[in-house]
Amino acid sequence: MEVRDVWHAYGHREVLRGLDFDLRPGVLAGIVGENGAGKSTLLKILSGELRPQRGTVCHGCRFGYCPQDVVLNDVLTVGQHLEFFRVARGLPDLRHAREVMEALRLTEYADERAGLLSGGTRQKLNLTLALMHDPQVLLLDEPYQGFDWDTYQRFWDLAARLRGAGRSVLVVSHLAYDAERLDELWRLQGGVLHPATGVPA
Ligand SMILES: Nc1ncnc2c1ncn2[C@@H]1O[C@H](COP(=O)(O)OP(=O)(O)OP(=O)(O)O)[C@@H](O)[C@H]1O
Repeated sequence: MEVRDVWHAYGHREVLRGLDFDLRPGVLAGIVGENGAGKSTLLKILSGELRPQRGTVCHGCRFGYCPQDVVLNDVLTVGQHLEFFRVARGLPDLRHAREVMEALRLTEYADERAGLLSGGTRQKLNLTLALMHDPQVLLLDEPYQGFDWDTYQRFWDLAARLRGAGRSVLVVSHLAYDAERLDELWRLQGGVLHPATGVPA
């Protein structure tokens, strides 16, 4: 993924100011920044949900986007969500989704309605839906919000496994306690990215 000279403003509020970024295959990268720094705006632009006012984003491959806000239908079960997205994505089966569910310990909730799940379990489903088509580039906005410690560790194990399989993983968060797990860490500040170290934003 190649991001060049991306600018974006909401009215007079300039959020991104000529941002450049490369995400190479097999790299686990993190972007941190204070609340309101523009992290979600950047991910929306990278995923194509938002068009930048200037600049380009090139990714000639399949990507998965896990947005910060969980978008689920409360009356559908976990299994029904998977089937809905399987058909929408034209996947022959749920093989990869099952691997992700197993890794995150979501399998036992297959028959639960999304509206009855805890916040962390809803986030596991959100993440599974973003990863179920085995994307080459993963764009994850605060992917571990609501996770307990064990699930948090499992998330990082999964991210490392995907990186090992040659996937590019971008994790965006206001926390960067786990810098040692990342190949690259960037801080979004003043609308551009700066190399960062593992301290809280
Ligand atoms: N749709 C919008 N209309 C107007 N302003 C917006 C909109 N979306 C975001 N903003 C503003 O743009 C700035 C960046 O927001 P963004 O959500 O990208 O930041 P963030 O780094 O993801 O924050 P957080 O860590 O709180 O999620 C903030 O000042 C926010 O209020």
